Amino acid sequence: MAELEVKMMVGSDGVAVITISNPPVNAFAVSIIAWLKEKIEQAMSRDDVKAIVLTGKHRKFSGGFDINVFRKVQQTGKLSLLPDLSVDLVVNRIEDAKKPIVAAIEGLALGAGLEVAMGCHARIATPNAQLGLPELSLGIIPGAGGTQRLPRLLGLPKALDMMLTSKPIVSQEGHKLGLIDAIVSPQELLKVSRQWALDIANNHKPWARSLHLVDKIGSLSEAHKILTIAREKAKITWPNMPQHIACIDVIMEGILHGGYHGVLKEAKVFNKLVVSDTSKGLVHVFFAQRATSKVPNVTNIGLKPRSLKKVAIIGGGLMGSGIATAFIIHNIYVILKEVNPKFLLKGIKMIEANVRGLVAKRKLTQSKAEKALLMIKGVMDYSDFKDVDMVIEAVIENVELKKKIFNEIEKICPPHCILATNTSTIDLNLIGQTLTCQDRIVGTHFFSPAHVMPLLEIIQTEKTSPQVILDLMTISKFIKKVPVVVGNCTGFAVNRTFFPYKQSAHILLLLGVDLFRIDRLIKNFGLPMGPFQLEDLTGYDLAVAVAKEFATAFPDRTFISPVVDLLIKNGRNGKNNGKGYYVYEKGSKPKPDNMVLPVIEESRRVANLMPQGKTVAMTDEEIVEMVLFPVVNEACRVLEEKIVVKASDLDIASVLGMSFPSYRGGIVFWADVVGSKHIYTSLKKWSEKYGNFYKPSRFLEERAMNGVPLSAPINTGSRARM
Ligand SMILES: C[C@H](O)CC(=O)SCCNC(=O)CCNC(=O)[C@H](O)C(C)(C)COP(=O)(O)OP(=O)(O)OC[C@H]1O[C@@H](n2cnc3c(N)ncnc32)[C@H](O)[C@@H]1OP(=O)(O)O
Repeated sequence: MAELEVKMMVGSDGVAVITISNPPVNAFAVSIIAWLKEKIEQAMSRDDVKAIVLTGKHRKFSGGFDINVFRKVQQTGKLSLLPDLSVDLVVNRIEDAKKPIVAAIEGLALGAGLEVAMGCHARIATPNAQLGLPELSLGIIPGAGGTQRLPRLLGLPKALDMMLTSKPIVSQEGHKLGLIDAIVSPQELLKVSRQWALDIANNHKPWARSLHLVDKIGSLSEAHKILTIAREKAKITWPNMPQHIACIDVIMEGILHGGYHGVLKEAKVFNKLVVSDTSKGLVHVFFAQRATSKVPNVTNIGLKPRSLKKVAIIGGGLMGSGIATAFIIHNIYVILKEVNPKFLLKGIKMIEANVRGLVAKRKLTQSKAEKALLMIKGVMDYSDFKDVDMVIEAVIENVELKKKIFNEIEKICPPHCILATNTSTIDLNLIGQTLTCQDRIVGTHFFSPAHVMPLLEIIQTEKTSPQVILDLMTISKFIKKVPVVVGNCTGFAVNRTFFPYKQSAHILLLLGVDLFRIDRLIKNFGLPMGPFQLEDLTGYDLAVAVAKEFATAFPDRTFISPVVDLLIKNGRNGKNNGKGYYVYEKGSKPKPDNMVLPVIEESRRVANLMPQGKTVAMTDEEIVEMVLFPVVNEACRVLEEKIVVKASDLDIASVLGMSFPSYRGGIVFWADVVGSKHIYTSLKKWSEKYGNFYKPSRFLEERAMNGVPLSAPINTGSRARM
């Protein structure tokens, strides 16, 4: 069978099996939809066809509508590129067909995949097939009647939950809930589906048209109540996104006026949302995340990843124990080395607590947790390092100590072993200077807590071998991290890009802007918390240490604020001692602490930034821009220096490492939406008023002047191998 094809085979039993093929996930590309319509038409007109089975090749039903088409619609604004799935395909040709159609589902049916299947007259699935409507995660609502048929098949509460959270269920649950008619083995899937289709044709099984079902919807007042609660919750949980409320409204339309009206309204709302900024951002993030797997001269040179079965971690502190947890919960054997029994016990206890925490949050089953804890061995010397495939050193940020450790492990570990250092700032070349195995040295920057945060920065030097990078990318996907390969510089991609974030907030504070207002505005923008609350959370010691690193690396543009030193002098250590910008009491949310205001006043006097000692008046918009444009400015330098392979890598890194709102597409994507010219002129204006910290970078200036998007690739030369 060709790669992109819809094929029909009519058996002697009178069943036409229509198979779609569009690897890897059988997405409904425009041509697939056209051919599918054609095959259904042929099956309807052939006298020898009594019934139809619709299925997918490559052991998958379908991963949904082709998301590439959304990207084209968003780039061109041409809604006409979207084929009519809702009425023409799913209602007219499938649900209202004169011959029964059964969906034979293996592997997955997501988005339009499940929507087409719900239009069929029955659904047979293999065990553990993923069934879901994840469209809201793309900034749209389910199309092709999904918003109408899912509630009719499952009832409102479960259907709402699946749509609003974009989380799939497996076929066994679908069977219990009435979405799936039977579960069978992959070997039996077609046989059972054919017979089922014939049974419907012969009136031995019900000919169900799900758009017409009403029994699971309940009374109007019940539905109204459920949808009102869902609407209130959606406003709080997804405040900046339009698709959640839109989805609820469209469901309501169908309940009030019938499923078919719901389908028509759904199509209208869908077309409006698909060209919204939210959808543009989320579709960009979808592709950007997948594009991190493509690293020039690593993933395109025919290398095969080696399997890494045993990993040693040096240092059982917060990072080391988090990293160890990330490996053992995915069945990778870990040797944890510490310097004495006390530290080792502390590390092991932290790992146990991490694992228990995952069980409590239902992210891990009890039996998997027990298995995971058998995958760790604590040691105090290197004797178990002789057959490890990778070492990750995760001791404190001290170059001399790291150098000493690397000299030791180079001698003891096997010649294929990857030697990684987990650092957030230190130059890898310093660590590997005296070693002979520089091609095996690599940086891993896990984000804390390492067993939870999804990003892993993989830092390559000019000497790191492509095989080592490929192996690390592969194992990080195995432990469910998104690897972003970056170049070597202070702070690497994420911390480097975001180092001006808190500094700019401090400048605003010292210009007289209320700190809680700054935090509130940044939270409204979509970050989980503002810069001051973040500082409270990460700890002031870290803030001081990191500020020093950046002041040394980028003295021309580092702002040293007096605030943190004064807070520490006044007995405030942030969340650590329950008192920072906020007060922290057990069991309650952080509360703004007005007692901090005298310290802020003193800081303002020391810094003396306010013109004539007067507070600078600013709009909300200006405040957000003054915090975030310096970040964009640094992102431009990161792009120019080719610290990342491509701009979209920085978008993903900002979303997964800094929780930059995904619906804004990441830092560079957002900057392009705002426009480089506006960012440049604002920074220029501020640099004239408030100094070098805001001075626009050369890259930003050039792009703004020439009207070139910041995300456009750089054509000249290459850094390292990227
Ligand atoms: C009208 C309808 O209501 C609208 C819709 O149907 S919108 C689409 C709804 N469907 C989705 O959102 C599902 C999106 N896909 C996924 O979640 C995951 O890809 C998956 C669970 C299907 C498979 O995951 P996994 O095996 O890890 O593979 P993954 O790396 O994500 O994808 C493999 C490739 O398929 C592509 N792909 C996956 N789903 C796709 C889709 N729906 N359209 C186009 N390409 C798709 C990916 O971009 C990737 O391409 P690449 O190899 O060139 O980078």
